[in-house]
Amino acid sequence: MNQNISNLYQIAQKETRTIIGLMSGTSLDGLDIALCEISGSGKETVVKLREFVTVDYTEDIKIEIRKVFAKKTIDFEHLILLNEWIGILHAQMINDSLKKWNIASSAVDLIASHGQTVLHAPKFLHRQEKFTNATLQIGDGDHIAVKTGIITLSDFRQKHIAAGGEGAPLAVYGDYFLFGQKGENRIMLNMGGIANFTYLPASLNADEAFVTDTGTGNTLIDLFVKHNYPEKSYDKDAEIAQQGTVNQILLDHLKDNEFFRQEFPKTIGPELFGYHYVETALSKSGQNQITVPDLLATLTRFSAETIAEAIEISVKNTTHKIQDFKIYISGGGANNPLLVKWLKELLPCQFHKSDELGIPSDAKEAVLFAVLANETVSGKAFDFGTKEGIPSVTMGKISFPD
Ligand SMILES: Nc1ncnc2c1ncn2[C@@H]1O[C@H](COP(=O)(O)OP(=O)(O)OP(=O)(O)O)[C@@H](O)[C@H]1O
Ligand SMILES: CC(=O)N[C@H]1[C@@H]2OC[C@@H](O2)[C@@H](O)[C@@H]1O[C@H](C)C(=O)O
Repeated sequence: MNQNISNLYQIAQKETRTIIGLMSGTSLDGLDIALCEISGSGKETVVKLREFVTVDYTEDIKIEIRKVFAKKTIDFEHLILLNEWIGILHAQMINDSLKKWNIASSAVDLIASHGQTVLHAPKFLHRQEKFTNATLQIGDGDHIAVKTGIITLSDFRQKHIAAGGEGAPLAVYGDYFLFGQKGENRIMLNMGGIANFTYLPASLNADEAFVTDTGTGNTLIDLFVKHNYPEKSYDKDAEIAQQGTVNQILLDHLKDNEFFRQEFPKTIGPELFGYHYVETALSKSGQNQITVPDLLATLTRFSAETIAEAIEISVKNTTHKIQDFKIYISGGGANNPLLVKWLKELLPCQFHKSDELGIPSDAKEAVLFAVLANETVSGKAFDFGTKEGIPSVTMGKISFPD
């Protein structure tokens, strides 16, 4: 038997596996690295987060990714160069982090790499009948396996699409296993570049669990902060937006998009919620002369209202009242005081940070990929029922170091 297969077989049988989960999201801020000890699988999964770090992307990395990020027309050669380069960079970031933590690569069983999403094209966006949902994450797993010497699972989203999904959100697979709690209706709301939430029913009935993107989280806020203040990358603590007033006319135009009228579940990315989206709303509403603080206040309100409305609509489809739900927030947007204040005003639920459930909010998505790899190696395709958007599959392609 090939030694790699034998190693994998042994890893699958271990009581506890050491798995590094990696996530680099739509905000392009850096690579999240979560070193996890994982035992069990499915609902019996137990995760202990041993180490976590976000390795910031340098300006050079951000510039290179932005050349292809969420763009329909790109330099094709640049894309394939980046596919290899990001894999090599991520491997270096893992090796450096392991060194800092004083952990040998031989002590790590698996790496679970999300890669860098460069384009997300659900059918709703590309609208080409003969083509299916599509998404692309780059940073090839073979490079990570060879450069770290650790078996690597990567490219998780393709199986989801192959089995009928849109390739996202995958959060439900981790949220249900780790945070489902009998007797408590939970909403796990992640506000990254794009916002999404998982509904975890108090019954723990997997058939009722649900996940969807809601629209923009921070992506438009970040974009217009960078555009107006080149030295800043985001509106820290909503300092600028808090000086502004929401422009209701512009807000109405921002909310008037087919995406918000589509049925749930749905997924989206910065391909829709980009510069052009806001420019169009500004010109259609005749509000081009808006001040920067008013624009940022309006974009923050846009995120808050679309998140709240998506949650309200989804809750109406359950047998529960919104007051019966606890919302656990995570992602960078959970640190935006204005966004959180407005959400609290719009949704009469109890709000908590997902940190209270034992996983730091910043680490949650990287941990999710470690859990997905654990399931692929040691669990099974978990059955979430027949509803759309959560196919019963295990995910990730396996790369051996040699
Ligand atoms: N103190 C803060 N005040 C306001 N906004 C903040 C603060 N801290 C973080 N953010 C926002 O959070 C963003 C980063 O969020 P996060 O790292 O969760 O996104 P991501 O994982 O890249 O996105 P996604 O989950 O969509 O892939 C920043 O770009 C910024 O907009
Ligand atoms: C295609 C893609 O990378 N989507 C991300 C993005 O960031 C947030 C939201 O849009 C979510 O759908 C997804 O990531 C999380 C980890 C998910 O799949 O659950």
